[in-house]
Amino acid sequence: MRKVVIAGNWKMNKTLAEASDFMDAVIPKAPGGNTEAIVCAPFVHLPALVEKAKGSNVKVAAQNMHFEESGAYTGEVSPVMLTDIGVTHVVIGHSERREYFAETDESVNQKTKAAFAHGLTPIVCVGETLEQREANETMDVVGNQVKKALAGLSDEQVTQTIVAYEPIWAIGTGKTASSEDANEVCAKTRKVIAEITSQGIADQVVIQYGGSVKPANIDELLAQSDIDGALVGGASLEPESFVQLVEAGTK
Ligand SMILES: O=C(CO)COP(=O)(O)O
Repeated sequence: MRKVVIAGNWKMNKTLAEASDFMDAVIPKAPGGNTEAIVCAPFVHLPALVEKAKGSNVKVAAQNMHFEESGAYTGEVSPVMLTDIGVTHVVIGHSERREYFAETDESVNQKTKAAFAHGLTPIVCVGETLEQREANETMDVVGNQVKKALAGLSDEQVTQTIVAYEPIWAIGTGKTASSEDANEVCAKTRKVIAEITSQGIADQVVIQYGGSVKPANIDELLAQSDIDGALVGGASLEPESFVQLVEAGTK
């Protein structure tokens, strides 16, 4: 059975009490097996959530980090700090960070390398704008982002990278790419990874789709040949909905 990774990206939501309640509700129901459940939480909640998740089937991720280990970077959090408290995954290059916080393909690559240097698994986000899609530039944009993000990684590191394809026009809009369209980009993304490594390596990479994923469309998305999971925003905020998404991975 293939590995499925369902990650809930809470973005800038939830108080500590709400985050704790969520974990209390989800942990007993997280199925494990072939499906990995990851909660991507705001920095301030990470220590408490890691503590709660110990011994469970839920992993805890940061939504960003700096690539340096330490230094004069006011307001930033380093990979050393994340591993020190037991965080295992980190989201890198989310389109909201690229758009509002000046993340570039270069910083995404630096952060991806830094994640591996510190034993963190990166969830690297890529995706095109509506304008780019309408201009038929989707694969140029996504292929380029993937190549730049993975530049300089060993084959072993590439196999461990989780790539999240999130078309920007489908994020938080209720517009999901059709499963076939999403799969087409994910399949082509895998081809790009095969070109820079090998087919054998590319076949092992977990490629997620993200953008208005919800319990009502997860089955269809996961039934596609090249979609190995989902990175979910809005529908990951409620325990019931998140558990349904994770359970879909086990079907
Ligand atoms: O950006 C996303 C996850 O990282 C997708 O968000 P939505 O699921 O709310 O569209």
